[in-house]
Amino acid sequence: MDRVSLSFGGVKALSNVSFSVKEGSITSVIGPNGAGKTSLFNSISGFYKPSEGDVRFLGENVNKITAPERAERGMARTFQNIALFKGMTVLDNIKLGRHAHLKTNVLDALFYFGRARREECELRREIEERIIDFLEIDHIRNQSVANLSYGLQKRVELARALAMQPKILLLDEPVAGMNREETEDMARFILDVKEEWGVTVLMVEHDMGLVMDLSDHVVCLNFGKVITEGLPGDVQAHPDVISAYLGSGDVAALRKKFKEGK
Ligand SMILES: Nc1ncnc2c1ncn2[C@@H]1O[C@H](COP(=O)(O)OP(=O)(O)OP(=O)(O)O)[C@@H](O)[C@H]1O
Repeated sequence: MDRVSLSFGGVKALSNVSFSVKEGSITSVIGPNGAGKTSLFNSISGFYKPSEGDVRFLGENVNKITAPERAERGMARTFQNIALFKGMTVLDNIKLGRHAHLKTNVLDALFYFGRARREECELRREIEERIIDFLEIDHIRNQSVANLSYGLQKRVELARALAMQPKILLLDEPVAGMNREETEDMARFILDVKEEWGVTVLMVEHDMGLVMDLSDHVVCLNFGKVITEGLPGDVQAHPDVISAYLGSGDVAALRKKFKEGK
């Protein structure tokens, strides 16, 4: 993100936002409600078009590239509110993930047959199986998504995003609404996505425990601006971050309160 700004009428949702996500890292974006996190995600994935600044992906300026084309280039995302096809099975939802890579051009389709096509189908099947195995959802593969618990639905959403074989995975509040056990499972999967699958992760998350445990780098937004970024511990202890969250400039008093457990 290079000096990105985005406005809705008079509201400046993002104001001169710049930061980078290092390849192979987990980077988290934090900030109080209304700070601009969703606007930022939508600007990165191409749902919103910033009024100023550049979004670059793998060295390429993607400002003029549509959301589906960005997905094709390797950006996958999950949503704050689960966006699955509830009437379909787990497996069918995962299969939809590969849609980003299907050949849609008529000429491509005409010449795309025989051995090459069979080989790709086989490869796709292997990837789907690997994802199902990795996310431990084999037992529910033929179940309708609507019948699953919230935690499992979030896992299926992650599976579908992985089926796109992304280079970067954008996770919008991956553990919102989850119980402790579901959160711990998801934390393990996110870490493995980075370590075993080599996928770069950018997430927006309110659960500070998760952010602190998983992130290599944290960016804090408030009122559409980056107020600080850096290592998780440093960002968490930053006075501007504490006051942004608690709406008070009296950091010494707040620290005392935390210590006393009030
Ligand atoms: N579609 C929209 N139309 C008008 N204003 C919007 C729109 N989307 C966001 N905003 C405004 O832009 C600002 C940033 O909102 P945004 O949803 O990006 O924040 P957020 O950090 O994701 O908040 P939350 O944590 O509550 O999801 C807010 O003032 C919000 O009211």
